[in-house]
Amino acid sequence: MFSLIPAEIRRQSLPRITIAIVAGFAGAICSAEIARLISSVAGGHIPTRGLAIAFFGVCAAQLLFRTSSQILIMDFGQQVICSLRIELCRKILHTPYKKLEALGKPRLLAILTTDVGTFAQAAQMLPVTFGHLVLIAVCLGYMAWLSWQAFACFFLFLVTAAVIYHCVERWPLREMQAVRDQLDIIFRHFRSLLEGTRELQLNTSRAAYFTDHVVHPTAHNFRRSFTRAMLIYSLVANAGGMLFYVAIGLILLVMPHWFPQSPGVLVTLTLLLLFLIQPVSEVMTTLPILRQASIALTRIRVLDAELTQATNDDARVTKDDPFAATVEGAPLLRFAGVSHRYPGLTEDRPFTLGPIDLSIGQGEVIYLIGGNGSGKTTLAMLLLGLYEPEQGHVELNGIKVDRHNLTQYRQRFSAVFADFHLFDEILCHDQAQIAKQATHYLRTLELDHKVSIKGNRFSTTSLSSGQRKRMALIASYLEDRPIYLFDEWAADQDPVFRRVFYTELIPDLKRRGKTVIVISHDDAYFECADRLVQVAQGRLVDVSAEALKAGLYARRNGSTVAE
Ligand SMILES: Nc1ncnc2c1ncn2[C@@H]1O[C@H](COP(=O)(O)OP(=O)(O)OP(=O)(O)O)[C@@H](O)[C@H]1O
Repeated sequence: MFSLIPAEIRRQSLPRITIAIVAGFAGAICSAEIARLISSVAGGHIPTRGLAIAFFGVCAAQLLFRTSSQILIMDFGQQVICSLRIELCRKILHTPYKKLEALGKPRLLAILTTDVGTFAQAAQMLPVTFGHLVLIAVCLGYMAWLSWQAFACFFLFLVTAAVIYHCVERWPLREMQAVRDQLDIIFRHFRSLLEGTRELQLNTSRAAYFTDHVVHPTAHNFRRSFTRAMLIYSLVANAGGMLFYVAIGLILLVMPHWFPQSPGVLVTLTLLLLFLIQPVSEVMTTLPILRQASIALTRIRVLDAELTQATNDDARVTKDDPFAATVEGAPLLRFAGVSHRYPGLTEDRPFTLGPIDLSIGQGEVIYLIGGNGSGKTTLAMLLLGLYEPEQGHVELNGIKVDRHNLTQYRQRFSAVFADFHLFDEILCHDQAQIAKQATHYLRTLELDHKVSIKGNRFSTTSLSSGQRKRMALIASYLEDRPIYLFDEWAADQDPVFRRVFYTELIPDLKRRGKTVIVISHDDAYFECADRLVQVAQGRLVDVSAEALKAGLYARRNGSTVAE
């Protein structure tokens, strides 16, 4: 667990943790003192005024020490969880997109929500459990001081119980692991459920099949594993409680036959043992939760290690722009023998893009065209630096893109993906200035009657799909990057806006010196491109001849496609 806590937090928290531990022990000593005072009165000591004052004073001190210890530990636990959440968020953002795709959204979501949540739940119990453990330790110390024989007897009992517990726990632990595995599957199903609600509501027999044959078996397996695991844990907890009485019986009824104790010691021992029942049984009931937390923690650690391994630390943004010095005569972007392969182990013929040689000049408007599944989006991902080439390399301003400058390379681009995500917040610091520009773009894209800017948020993102795409375009405009990429942006726009997009918005970007790459199936507007680049089965083909044949290039004789 400690490897997940940043060194700075560990350093900062050390004094607080030390105080919490000391306060915890002080509170437990107060508890033991309360037991001692009660037993002294029960053992025949005359209750004096001084004794009463001491008793209530110790009660108040116990309250103070225990509460401060619990609050400090609770705060430490929450700080760890807070930093864990932020660190995971950061690491995900620094992990190559390809790796995230391989990890899969359901798995990532299950870890970010359930595992971190389980860990947080255990962290909430940490202060009370810690208090109990300290109390048990102090009471055992007091017991050893009162009678080493009683302590030895009790200690032997505790060790035996711990060994038995360790052996018995193997079985529920296996079930707990199974429970957690089922959770990943449940998350996958629920994702399908939420994204496919409309399809399922339209067809009751498909919906019934989904519920009965997809969700039900997983939910049922989850329930079975969970119940089995909890059965053992509750058996262990109750048997532990019962055995505790056996231990009391041994110490009070059997042990004195061999090691006689004074009546005063016996009374105090009785009180101590009765006093221990509650903390011991509460610690026992937290065991399954702590177990779940440890399984969750293992998952978080595995993910953390995978992300750390994949993270390209060298690629963090530095102040110096490595692409500032342009190599004389170099195009803005150049692909040299770039290829990319999807690991399609389950496919008969895994898709391979490339090798691709392509140059794009500053201020050019390029249309990427081609059939479904030909590789346009894959090429776009390589252009954006979200996929790294397996072979060949990419150059920006004549400078080779590598792991050290990849992040700065990506900062040149703004994209609206076909499956874009619309943030409802303006994600930048200079919000006043950006809000002014956003209001202007809302008017330009005829969304001002629907959406306004409220603080740093768009008033709504509940819009039609075409309107949401326009909002995504505004978010992209606001980034004001030198290179724009639009993946089938116009696909769900009405004819009027489709025309506005191809004949006004893109030329306007070009006029502003931007380079624009458009993935498009709108052959009616192919003539608006400076250049057409066709992708077919992962390769660039000489489109000029093809397009000329189709009559699309009639007015653009002699245009080149790709190098
Ligand atoms: N994550 C992935 N894993 C494995 N194969 C993939 C993945 N994404 C795409 N592919 C494969 O790569 C090929 C090219 O996909 P890509 O999305 O680049 O096509 P596209 O030209 O953009 O298609 P469309 O016009 O339908 O959007 C497809 O045949 C698909 O099977």
